[in-house]
Amino acid sequence: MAAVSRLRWTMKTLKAGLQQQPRSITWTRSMGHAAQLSIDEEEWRQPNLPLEGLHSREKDRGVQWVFLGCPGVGKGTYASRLAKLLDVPHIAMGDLVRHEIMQKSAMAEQLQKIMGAGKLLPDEVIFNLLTRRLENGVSRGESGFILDGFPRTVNQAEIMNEVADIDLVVNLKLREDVLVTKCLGRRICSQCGGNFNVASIDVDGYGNVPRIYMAPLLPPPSCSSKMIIRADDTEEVVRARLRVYYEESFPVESYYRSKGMLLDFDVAGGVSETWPLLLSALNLNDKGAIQKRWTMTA
Ligand SMILES: Nc1ncnc2c1ncn2[C@@H]1O[C@H](COP(=O)(O)OP(=O)(O)O)[C@@H](O)[C@H]1O
Repeated sequence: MAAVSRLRWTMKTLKAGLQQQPRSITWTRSMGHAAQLSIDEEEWRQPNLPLEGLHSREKDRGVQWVFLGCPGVGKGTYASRLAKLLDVPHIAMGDLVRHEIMQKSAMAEQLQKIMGAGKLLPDEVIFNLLTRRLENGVSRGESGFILDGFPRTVNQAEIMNEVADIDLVVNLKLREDVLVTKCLGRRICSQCGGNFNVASIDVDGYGNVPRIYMAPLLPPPSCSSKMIIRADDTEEVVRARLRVYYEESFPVESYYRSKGMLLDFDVAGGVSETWPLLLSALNLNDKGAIQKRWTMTA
C-alpha cells in the first residue's frame, strides 16, 4: 500500500510541477546547451551507489531506475530485459508518444510533426502521458519502474526529482558512428511489436575507443515479412536527434552525476556480450538478486 499511496502522491505533485513550469522552463533554457556547462572534477567521480540500501530502504516497492543514452544506444533493449528480471514495468517514453499518435487524438498530428523532425515534445505533453501511464500502472498494482527516454531535459529531471525517489540512473554509452548505423538498421514487427536490427556492425577501434562488433538481431520467419521502419529512423532525423541529445539531454547526465546517482556504462558489443557485463556492473545476478555489497570507488 505504501507504494500505491506514494505513486498517487507522485502524480499529484507531477501535475503541480507542470503548473509551475513557466518558471522552470526559463531556467532550463539558460542551462540547455552543453557548451555552457562547466563540469568540475568532483562531478566525474564515480558514485557510491546505495544499491543494497535501495532494497532495504523500501522493501515493499520495486526499483525506480532511469535509463539515459543517445538514440540507438540500446536503452529499450536493456531496460526491458532488466525490467523483466526485476519484475517492474519498463516505461518507454517514445512508446507512449507513438501510442498517442496512433490513437489519432486531437494533438496527434502535431506530435507526429515534432517527432518526425527529431525534436523534443513539450514537457506538458510528456508529463501528461507519463502521469497517465503511471496512474494506470498503480490501478493494476504495479510497483517500481524502469524509465527509458525520460527525463530528457534538466527541467524534466528537476521536476522528477521533486516528486519521486530515483534509486539509480544508468547511462549507456556507445560511439556515434555505431549509433547512427544501429538506428538505421532498426526494424519493428508491425504485428507483434518485436524490435530487431538488420545492421551488421564491425568497426575498428582507435585511440582509447575499442573495436565494436554487433551481429544483426534478425526476426524469426513469422515476423520477417512484417518489418517496418520508424519514420524518425532516417539518417537526417537520426542526426537531428543526436544533436538534440547533446544539447538538451547531455546536461541531464551531469545533473545526475553531480548527485552521485549516475552509473556510466559502455555498451561493449551485441546483447550476448553486453548483458552479462551490465548485470555485473549493477551487481545483479541473472535472477535479479544483488550479488554482493556495492563497493564502487573513485
Ligand atoms: N522525455 C521526452 N521529452 C520530450 N520528447 C520526448 C521524450 N521522450 C520521447 N520524446 C519524443 O519521442 C521521440 C522518440 O523517442 P524514443 O523512442 O525514446 O527515441 P530514441 O531512439 O531517440 O531514444 C523523441 O525523438 C521525441 O520526439
